[in-house]
Amino acid sequence: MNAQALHLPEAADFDTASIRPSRTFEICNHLLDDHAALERFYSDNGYLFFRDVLDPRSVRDARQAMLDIAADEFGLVEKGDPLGRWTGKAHVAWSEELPVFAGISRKLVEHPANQDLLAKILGEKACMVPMVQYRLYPPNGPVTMVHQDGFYSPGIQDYRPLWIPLVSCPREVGGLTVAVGQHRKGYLHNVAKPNPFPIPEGAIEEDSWATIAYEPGDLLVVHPCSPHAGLPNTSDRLRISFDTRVQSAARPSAFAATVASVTPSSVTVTADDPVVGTITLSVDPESYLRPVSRGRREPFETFTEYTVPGMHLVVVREGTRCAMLREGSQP
Ligand SMILES: O=C(O)CCC(=O)C(=O)O
Ligand SMILES: [Fe+2]
Repeated sequence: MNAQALHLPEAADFDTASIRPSRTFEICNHLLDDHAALERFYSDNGYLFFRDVLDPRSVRDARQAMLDIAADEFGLVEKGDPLGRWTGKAHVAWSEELPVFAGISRKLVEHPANQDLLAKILGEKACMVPMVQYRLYPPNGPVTMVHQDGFYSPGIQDYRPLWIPLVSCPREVGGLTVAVGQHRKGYLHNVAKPNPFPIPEGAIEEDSWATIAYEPGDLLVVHPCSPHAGLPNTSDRLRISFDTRVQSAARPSAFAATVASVTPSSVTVTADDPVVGTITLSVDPESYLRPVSRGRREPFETFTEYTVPGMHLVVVREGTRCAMLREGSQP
């Protein structure tokens, strides 16, 4: 996994429910036209928060698509209820990447006005990392445990994780909380514990947690090393959001691809993007192999048994090396 992570076999796990955000995000809209200042804020604080910056129609369309799925697929809301009030029906675990969501995030991220915004944030033209989690979180459901995105996604270069609320999220609806400034501590996941390698108690300063009352149109950019977590939803409505990442469009290191062939130490894939084309990458014991299920790392030794031609995966390359193979997502 990651060499810089913690190794504390005796430590107690961090309790996400103990987080009490005491800080509010600073609004960074004024930094959009000063890239150096924006980068400085991001590297000092480990987040960027922008108020009401996404194209309103693109946000409305994404919200409507997710509300329709919440009603039609999961029965979580009544069809047509614009407030997204919860019906009381339990949600299906591991639904965040189901094919029914495909296209919703791509449409928003690739909207021309949003592309202009993301280019300002990244400092160059942005493209999607094809990994998205679509969240329809009913009241009192489990919250996302505290984690650092970069720990689980080795090899992706210079990407920006994006968290996008599609409904109003005042504090009672929950939303994301970020431990400000704590990204400078490196990876805090405890590799002495089994997957998902929970961050230990005491690793994050208690008074570093920040959040805000989110509104649709807002955009939160998280640093890949920033600890963050979901806050509990104690309202009567769904918390509807999705999270994805953007990277350099000129040098994408993460892309969707179909497996063409495998050997015990290499994989040949054909990327969806013709610019990347068909390439062969070396696979080694450090490659983060989770092609079957995104939640499970597979052993290197049996690579050719579970990696099957025809699989549609997310591939992360580091030069000619495969840094990660991951179960396909639904951008
Ligand atoms: O929405 C959540 O609860 C978690 C989101 C998250 O982990 C992320 O955006 O990276
Ligand atoms: Fe995350």
